[in-house]
Amino acid sequence: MDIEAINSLPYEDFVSIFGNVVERCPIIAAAVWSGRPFPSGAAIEAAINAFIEALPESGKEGILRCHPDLAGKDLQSGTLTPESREEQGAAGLDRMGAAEVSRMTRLNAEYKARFGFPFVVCARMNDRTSIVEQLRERLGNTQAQERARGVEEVKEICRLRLQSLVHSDQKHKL
Ligand SMILES: NC(=O)N[C@H]1NC(=O)NC1=O
Repeated sequence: MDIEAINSLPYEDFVSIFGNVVERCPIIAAAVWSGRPFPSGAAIEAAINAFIEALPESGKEGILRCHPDLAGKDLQSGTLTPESREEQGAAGLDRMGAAEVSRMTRLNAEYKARFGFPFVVCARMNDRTSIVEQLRERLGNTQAQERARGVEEVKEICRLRLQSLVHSDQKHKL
């Protein structure tokens, strides 16, 4: 979809198309619609990032809490959003053996117990080995560091999701 077509969308359609660029947070698409017309896809991304940054810390944690675990229950039961399903599949998380799944489940649970929100990483920029490594490493951080890091990962996930929705005639996709 090109930027002109996007700018002419009524908010219902905008939310239905962009409502999951931040996982299970359609309120973000509903909010940034007010900022139309967008000069480019990059401007949509900037508006989303500004919205996220303006949230109180509890709001940022709330966004993290809307994310499904990597290789978690939703993947096993087929209840992931299509975007998350594709990302987790791209990182090979749907092809793990039982031992690997249970190690991941244990680390995810440990992370959640320590920080109060789930471990979030951009799966498309990783594979299952690097995800487990980062999970281990990041468990050693403080809560504030992890809140900030998780939000940066959400922005990266969002950037890639937007890229597959916004096309333009210009050289740069976004
Ligand atoms: N927990 C977590 O990081 N989940 C997300 N990461 C990603 O790339 N897609 C997701 O759903």
